[in-house]
Amino acid sequence: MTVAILGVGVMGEALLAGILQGGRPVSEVLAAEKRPERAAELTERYGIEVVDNAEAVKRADTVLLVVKPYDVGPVLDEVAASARPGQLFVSLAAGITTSFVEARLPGGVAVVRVMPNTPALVGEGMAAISPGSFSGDEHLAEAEDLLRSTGRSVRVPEKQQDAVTAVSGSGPAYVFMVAEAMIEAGVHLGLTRVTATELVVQTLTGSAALLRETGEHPTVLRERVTSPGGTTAAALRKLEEGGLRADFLVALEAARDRSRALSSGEPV
Ligand SMILES: NC(=O)C1=CN([C@@H]2O[C@H](COP(=O)(O)OP(=O)(O)OC[C@H]3O[C@@H](n4cnc5c(N)ncnc54)[C@H](O)[C@@H]3O)[C@@H](O)[C@H]2O)C=CC1
Ligand SMILES: O=C(O)[C@@H]1CCC=N1
Repeated sequence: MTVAILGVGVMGEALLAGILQGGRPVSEVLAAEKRPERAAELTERYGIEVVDNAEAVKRADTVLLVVKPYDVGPVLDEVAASARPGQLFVSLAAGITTSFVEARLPGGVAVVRVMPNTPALVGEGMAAISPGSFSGDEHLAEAEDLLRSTGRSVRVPEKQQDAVTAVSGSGPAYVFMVAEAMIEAGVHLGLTRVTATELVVQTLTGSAALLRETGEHPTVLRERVTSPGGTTAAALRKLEEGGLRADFLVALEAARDRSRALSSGEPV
């Protein structure tokens, strides 16, 4: 069973690393990558064979589409003649619908849509997967199998993928922005940048572990930190006054809307 990854940038590499870590031999994985220097880097790092898009599709049973959303149409046009019924195409491009992909491929090609996120690089990814019109349980299972060593996955109806993109696809960026802001605030309070970074990174990591391991609702965990009349209450009051919760609502609606716009081919 050969898997081809078309477009091996940030997300493509996370998948490639995960697939290899999951035990699939490198001889069963092909890459197609437009930038020659990137292709050379991938071969050096993973020993992977890099071929052109059409050859990758010709030789693969399963094809992962990991180019930017606006490159998906041109790449599909380039490979359509090499695709055949029985193949599975898994698209990871934000906003691109399964019907967009299906319309550009021969009938009988199964399409599955996935929204991953970058913690996949360290095996802590969150992916949501949806079937297209011609894909069944075996295709979803195949996609789940490929994603297994990159983290967790859930199945969602495709109409929820724009919301998923706003929550978990883009989500790591919100967390990293919080990390940046807390580090800078620590520096303002007189901590060295090194100390502030250590404090913030471990606080975020520890808080995430606490959420996961206790299974407690975040409200309960937040209340446990917030002593009556104490320091946390003083800080949270400022965040509430700044409109943090409303900001998240507005921000995630903007991400959801941008995902919808990408699906109608709106340019960058
Ligand atoms: N980076 C992220 O956090 C996430 C990205 N995605 C999706 O993953 C896809 C890829 O995103 P990134 O990896 O961040 O972008 P990227 O720009 O790092 O990677 C895209 C790769 O595709 C290559 N490429 C471009 N045109 C090509 C062509 N015609 N043939 C072969 N290779 C080609 C580029 O050289 C590049 O290496 C996007 O559709 C994005 O929506 C989804 C969820 C999260
Ligand atoms: O920003 C983007 O469009 C992609 C999709 C989700 C995360 N990164």
